[in-house]
Amino acid sequence: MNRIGILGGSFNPAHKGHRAISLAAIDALGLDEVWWLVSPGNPLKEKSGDMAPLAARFASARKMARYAPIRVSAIEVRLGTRYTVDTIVKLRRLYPKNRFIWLMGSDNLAQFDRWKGWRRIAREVPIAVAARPGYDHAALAAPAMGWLRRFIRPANQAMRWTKWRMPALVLLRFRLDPTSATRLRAADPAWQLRFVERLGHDPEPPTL
Ligand SMILES: Nc1ncnc2c1ncn2[C@@H]1O[C@H](COP(=O)(O)OP(=O)(O)OP(=O)(O)O)[C@@H](O)[C@H]1O
Ligand SMILES: O=C(O)c1ccc[n+]([C@@H]2O[C@H](COP(=O)([O-])O)[C@@H](O)[C@H]2O)c1
Repeated sequence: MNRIGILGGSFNPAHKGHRAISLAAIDALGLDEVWWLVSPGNPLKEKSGDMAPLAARFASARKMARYAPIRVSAIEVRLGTRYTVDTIVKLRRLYPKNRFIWLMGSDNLAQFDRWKGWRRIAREVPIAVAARPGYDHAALAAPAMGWLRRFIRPANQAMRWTKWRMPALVLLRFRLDPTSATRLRAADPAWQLRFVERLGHDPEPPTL
């Protein structure tokens, strides 16, 4: 049985915050690997005008994940899924011997109630939320917490997550990392050009 954390994201671009929470989650949850699922398109960011092409976001994720037990994948392209609930159902079917836990930052918990089938997601896999600077209050006051709160597990039992009955939610507080892709894009709007060269040599995302 492999214990896998899944961090879905736009990775527009990937940054050290993604790497930091993934490595910390590996320790706190006793994971064998974290899979970064580079999203073909976050359903809630469809109208955002500054989403780089998947290939550039994927290449940035590969670079940021280097030499760590982090597997970068664009499997949602192959699965034909955009919504996390559909991805998770398919991944569980495809990999019945793996145990999955969904990872996200506390900014995403704040808007989790807007995700398609979010209660179903919580019934399919445990959820681990990493604190993010500035989102403590929003996360605790999140509309989804009205329902999820009763399923919170103590962080000091996080290693036992494969034994938990679902729904199960654990709030993890790693060393806070203020990095955000929004800020990186503002500082370097042409970031994706740095990955064009690399893409020429490395065009096809490996599938899981
Ligand atoms: N610094 C961070 N600390 C904790 N979680 C983070 C951090 N950065 C990103 N995450 C989490 O990683 C996942 C993927 O994040 P994403 O690719 O959207 O990066 P982002 O920095 O939040 O991007 P953007 O600023 O464009 O919204 C999300 O669940 C997000 O909450
Ligand atoms: O399924 C949904 O309705 C849904 C709505 C918003 C975000 N998500 C997923 O949440 C993950 C984080 O997205 P992002 O853009 O905040 O990095 C990514 O895997 C998205 O596909 C999923």
